[in-house]
Formats: sequence, structure tokens, C-alpha cells
Amino acid sequence: MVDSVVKKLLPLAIGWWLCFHHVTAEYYSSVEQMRQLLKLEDSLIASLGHYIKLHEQKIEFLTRQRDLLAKELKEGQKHEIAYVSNPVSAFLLANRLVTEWERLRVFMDLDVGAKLQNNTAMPTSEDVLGVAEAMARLQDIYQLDARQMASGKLLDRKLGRQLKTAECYEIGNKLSSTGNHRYALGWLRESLRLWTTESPGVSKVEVMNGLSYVLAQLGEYEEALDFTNKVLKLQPDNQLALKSKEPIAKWIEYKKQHGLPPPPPQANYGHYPSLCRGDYQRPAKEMAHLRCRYEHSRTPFLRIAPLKLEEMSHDPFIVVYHEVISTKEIDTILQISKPLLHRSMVGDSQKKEVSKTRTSNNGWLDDGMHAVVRRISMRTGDMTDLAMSAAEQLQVGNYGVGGHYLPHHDYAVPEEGKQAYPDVGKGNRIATVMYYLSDVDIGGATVFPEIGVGVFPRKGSAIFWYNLHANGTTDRRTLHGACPVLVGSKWVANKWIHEHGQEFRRPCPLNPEG
Ligand SMILES: O=C(O)CCC(=O)C(=O)O
Ligand SMILES: [Fe+2]
Repeated sequence: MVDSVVKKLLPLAIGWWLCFHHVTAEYYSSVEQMRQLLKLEDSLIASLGHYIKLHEQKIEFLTRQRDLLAKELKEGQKHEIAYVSNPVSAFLLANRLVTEWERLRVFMDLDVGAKLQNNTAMPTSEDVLGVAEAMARLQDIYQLDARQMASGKLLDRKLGRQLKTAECYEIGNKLSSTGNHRYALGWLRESLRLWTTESPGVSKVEVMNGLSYVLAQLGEYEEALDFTNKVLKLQPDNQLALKSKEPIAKWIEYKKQHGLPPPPPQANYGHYPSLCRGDYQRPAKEMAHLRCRYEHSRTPFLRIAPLKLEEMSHDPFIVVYHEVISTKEIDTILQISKPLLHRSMVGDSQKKEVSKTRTSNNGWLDDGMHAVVRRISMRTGDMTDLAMSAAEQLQVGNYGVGGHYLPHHDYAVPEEGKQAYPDVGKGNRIATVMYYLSDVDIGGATVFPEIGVGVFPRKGSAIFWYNLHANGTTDRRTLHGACPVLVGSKWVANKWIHEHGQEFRRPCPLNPEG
């Protein structure tokens, strides 16, 4: 649509420029020449009329676009958090800001000279790709198909509105450009299924070319050729289809003779996906001895204020404390940490980098920053009976749509002769206490794939486990990950406690006397 208006405007702008440059000839010395000027003015007025008309069309077009975008924005503003924490609407928002607004900006700059004013940095195409990758991750872990998502359904929830042909195409296209062909296919098929002659924004030929490309990438050459042929039937001179037809036909021959190369190996995290979905059930005999109880005997604090404790695993030791941080304390923590958030890194102090294995934001809070931060440190000490002199600052983390942290260990494995966490200088991370500062609508569990344990976030709870064996060696069974957030915004706060000072303190929590 933008294109067609641009095509009309451009020659006119050039014509207008040419008209003015003709007026420089000498006219005054001849009546006949002067008569030409009347003709010139007549044609100038006609051009001006044409120019105004096209500008009116342009304004009309921009007004329509503005109204459409405003309508979409209004939808988003009705339920802000729900809108940005739903993978589909989050994708559409990022995509609108990057693709559609950029198109409009170019269009506006073309002639009128007005520029879009904005003080906030616009998201970039990186953001759109990030959301597209998150979408593929969510589909993978939670087994979601494009058709259901496009109908506004996520698992058992009905969310948002139904997607249109062009939106499905846009998602498929972005997934295809990030190499997620498997999921791109579903979205492009949905786009074609929804396509009608009235569908704005994308032509049937574009969708079918997209399908042909993705199918060829997946080794489905026969169906790819089918789509290419369909495109050529509709548009015999379609360049993309003409170019791809021959290579696809060659691949069909190759496949007949040699078969397909084996697909690249996929990372396998055992029960990780099923634990994330809450589908995995541990054998009854492993669960039988786990209890929910009040913890009231280990420390003086617990005698006065017993805590609700849920045992998740005895060996390795993993428990969840419930209702250990109040909503008021959480509000304070979130308020001070929000301005400090930045993209989470992976790696040790020697080499830290941004990674797709950990997509969240975090910020560090020191005890000196606020009484509540100090109080949380003390509470962590009271809960665990470990010395807080060897604890790191509180790390507050926020995961957006599709945000996750693939299975990892919290302890470090230093090179021979080097110490773990040299910047902390207090030994390895003996234990982790992680507070859940929010509920999560769907997804976002903390799971331990080696031992089949999954904990779903509950605002106010905290999970506690030892990363090291009692003899100080690392416990590999503590491998754990943060499942992608499907709907919602997940907030956590980590307190990592190191070895030094714990020599006489590490209790056997299941048996205080032992
Ligand atoms: O967010 C979670 O559930 C786990 C986070 C985690 O493992 C970490 O930050 O080290
Ligand atoms: Fe961790």
C-alpha cells in the first residue's frame, strides 16, 4: 500500500521540480513568448492541483494508518502487562515498531519533510528477531502449533485476538530468516489457510514463495516445487519462483539418488521440556518420603517464626519455603532494581558475554542500598543457617516473553590451580536461595532435569538448595534451568552463598540433631 502511493508521488515530485526549472528562459522580449507563459501558468495550476490531490491521498492514507495503529495500541493499553507478556502480541508490537513505523517514516520523509518525533530509542530488527526466536522456543517446549496460537489460544487459555493472514506471514517470515524453518512452516501454512482475496498486506504469491523456500530448507523439495509451480501459474514472470525452480528440481533428483543428509544433532536436556510443561511425574517411591511441614527448630529465628517448608528432594537437598517475602518487600525490591536492570550475561568474571542460553535482565542490590535488601540477607541467613558474610549481593532478574535460562550449574568449575569465583574470593557457591518475586501466568518453572524436580513460581516463595556435596565437591545433579515464560513476567531474586565461614554451620536440615 505504501509502495503504491510512493510510486504515484515520486514522478510528480520530479515533474514539479522540472516545471520550475523551465521558467528560466527569456520570455519578455516577445508577445508570443509571453503567451507561452499563460500556458505555462495554466499547466502549473493543473500540476499544483494534482500535487494537492496526491497529498490529500497521502494524508488520507496516513490517517488510516494512524487510526489502525492507534486502535492496536488502545488494545495493548487496556491490559498493558498482559499485552506485552503474551508472545503473540509482544511479537506484533516489536514488529510494528520496527517494520511498519520504519516504512511510515520513510514514506513521510519522502516529500512532506515532517519527521517522526520520538524520544525513546526505537526497537531494532534485533528485537524482532529476538522475539521471533523466543516464539520458536515457546512452540518447541510447550508444543504449541501456529494454528492454535493464531486463533488466540495458548494451552488452555483464550488470549488476545485472532491473527490475520499478514501477521501470520510476518511471523513465518521472521522465523524463516532466523533459521527456524520448522516453525516458520506452520505460520506460513496458517497464513495461506487464512488468505482470501480481501486479505490486506500480503499477496498469495508472497506466501507461497515463502512456503516453497521453507519447505526446501526442510528437505521437502516435492512440496516446495508444487508451491513454486503454483506461483508461476498465477504469475509466470515471478522472478523468485523462476530462480528457485531449477535448484529445487535438482535437489529432488539428488534426494532420489542419495537420500537426505542426517539432521544436525539437537541438544538434549532429558526431562527438561516435560518438566517445564508440568507433564513429568517422578516415581511414587521417590516422592513418598517428601513432606510439607513447619520448619521451627533449626535456628533461634525459626523458633519464633516457623516457616512453611515443602521438601522437593532429599538428596540433593532442595526445599521450597513459602510466604517468606511480603508483597510490600517485593514492591520495594522491584522499585529499586528496575533502574539497574541490564541484559544478563553468562560466564565468569574473566569472560562474561550475552548469550541466547540466558535471555533475561538483571541488576545487583547491595545490602547498603535499602533496609529491605539488608533484611532479605538476614532472612536468608536465618532460613539456611549459613553465614551471610560469604554471600553475593542480591541479584534481581526479570524474564520477558520467552525469557529462559538453559540448564546450568550455579557453581564454577575453575581451571586446574585456579580458584572458583576469584572476584568474590570466598570459595565456590555452596548454596543458592532464589526468591520468587512474582507469579507467572504460564511457564517459567525452575527445573532440575537430572532428578526430575520442577518448581513453579509462586510470589513470596523461595527455593533453597546446596550446589556442593558436604565434602565440598560439586554436585552435578543440581543442574537446573529456568523454563521459558509463556505468558507473564517473571521476577526472581538470587542470593548465592559461598563456602567460606560455613565450615561449622552447614547443617543436615532434615535431621537437625544429625
Ligand atoms: O529463574 C530461575 O528459575 C532460575 C534462575 C537461575 O538458575 C539463575 O539465575 O542462576
Ligand atoms: Fe542457576
